[in-house]
Amino acid sequence: MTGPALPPLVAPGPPLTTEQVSRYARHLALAEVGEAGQRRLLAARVLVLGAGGLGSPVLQYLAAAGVGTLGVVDDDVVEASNLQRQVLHGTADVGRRKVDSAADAVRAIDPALRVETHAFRLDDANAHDVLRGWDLVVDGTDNFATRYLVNDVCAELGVPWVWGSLQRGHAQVSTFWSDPPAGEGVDLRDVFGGPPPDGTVASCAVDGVLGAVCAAAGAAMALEAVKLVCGTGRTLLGRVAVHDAFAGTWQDVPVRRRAAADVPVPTRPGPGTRTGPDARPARAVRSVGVGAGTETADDDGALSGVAEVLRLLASRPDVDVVDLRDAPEAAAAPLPGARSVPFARFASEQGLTELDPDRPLVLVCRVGARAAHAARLARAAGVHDVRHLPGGLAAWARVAAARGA
Ligand SMILES: Nc1ncnc2c1ncn2[C@@H]1O[C@H](COP(=O)(O)OP(=O)(O)OP(=O)(O)O)[C@@H](O)[C@H]1O
Repeated sequence: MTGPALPPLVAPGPPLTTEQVSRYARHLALAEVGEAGQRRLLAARVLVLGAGGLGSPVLQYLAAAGVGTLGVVDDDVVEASNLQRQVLHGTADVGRRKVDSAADAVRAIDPALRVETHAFRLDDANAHDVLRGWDLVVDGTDNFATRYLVNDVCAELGVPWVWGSLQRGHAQVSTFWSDPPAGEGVDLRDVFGGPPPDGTVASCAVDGVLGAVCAAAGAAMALEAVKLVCGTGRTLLGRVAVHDAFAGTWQDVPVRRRAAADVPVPTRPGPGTRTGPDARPARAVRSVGVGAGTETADDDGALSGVAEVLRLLASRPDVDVVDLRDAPEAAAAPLPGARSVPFARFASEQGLTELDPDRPLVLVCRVGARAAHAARLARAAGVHDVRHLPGGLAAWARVAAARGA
C-alpha cells in the first residue's frame, strides 16, 4: 500500500548557480528530484521542532539537501547524556542552547542556508504564530502535549506535518495533513485518538533509546519532507511506518480518517478517533502512547492482572495468548504458553490478516500500551473476543526475576 501522489508543496526558486549545480549534482541526476526539485528545495521553508534525537538527523539531511530556510525550535540546552544520539551536538556544545548548536551545525554544512532559531518552548500561547508561514513542519519533539498541539494547530493552519516517535528500539513515522490536495486527510488523532493520561508512557530517559534508531527515523522524516516539497514519490500520508530495530523490520500500518461519530477525548476542540485496516466504526477509545512512543489504550476487554492471564493459559487452550514484546524483552521474562509476535509484526497488514476472528485473543506486552493498541487493531480487523492486560507484564517480570528465571 502506498500513499497518494501529491503535488509539490513549493514552487521552484531561481535557476541554480554553477556552485549549486555542482553541490547538488547527485540530486540533479535523479529524475525524481532533478533541477525543478532542487529549486523547490532551495525555495522551501521547513520548521523543525526539537533539536534532539530526531531533530538532529532531520536538520542534517534537510540542510545537506539544500532546504533554503530551516527553522529550529527548542528550549533546551545540550547535556552530556544527549550526545549518544543527538548527533548535531558535540562535546564542546554541552551547556549551549540546542538551537545555537544546531544553527552552527547547519551553517557548517552549508553557510548559504538561512536558519531561524527560536529558543523557547512551543506552547498553546505561541503555536499559531510560530507554526504559521512555513511550508512544512517536522516534529522531532518528545512529548504528547507538543505533538497534539502541533497536530491541531497544523490542521487549523492547513499545514502538513511529519511526525516521528521513538522508544527503546522502536520508531514510528508518518505524515499528517488534514486537508491534502489529493487522497484522504488524516491526522495524529486518527491514529491514537488523543494524548495518553499522564504517567502511562515511560520516557526515553526512563526506558532508554538506541541511538541509531534516531537516525533511521530521522532520515525517514527528512525523506518525507523532501518528497512533500518536491511532489515526488509516495509519502506516508495514510500509513504509519513502524520500525523495530532489534528485529530489523519496517512495517506499514494503514490509517483511515476517523468516523465523525467516534469521539475521543481531545485536548483541544476537534473530532474523534478512528484507525485500523477497514472502515467499520471503532469503539470509543481513549488514547495513550506506545512502546514505540505511541499507542492507544482501550477500556474494553481489560484483564484484571497477570494472574488472570496465567489462569487463562492454564485452563483455556482455545484462547490465543499473544506476547507483543520484542525478543530481548520477552527473553528476559518469558511467559510460558504465550505465542510471541512482536508488536510491529502484529500491527502489520499481514499480521492482522493472520488472526482468526473466532478465536478468543489475549494480548500482553511489557507495560500495557502496545497490547491496548493491538487490541483496538485486532477488533478493527474483525476479531470478536479481544482482551488485553493493562499495566503489562511488569509484575510477571518481577516474579520471574525473583525465581531466578
Ligand atoms: N514544546 C516544545 N518546544 C520546544 N522544544 C521542545 C518541545 N518539546 C520538546 N522539545 C525538544 O525536543 C527535543 C526532543 O529530543 P530528545 O527527546 O532526543 O531530547 P531530550 O529531551 O534532550 O532527551 P532526554 O529526555 O533523554 O534528556 C528536546 O531537545 C526538547 O527540548
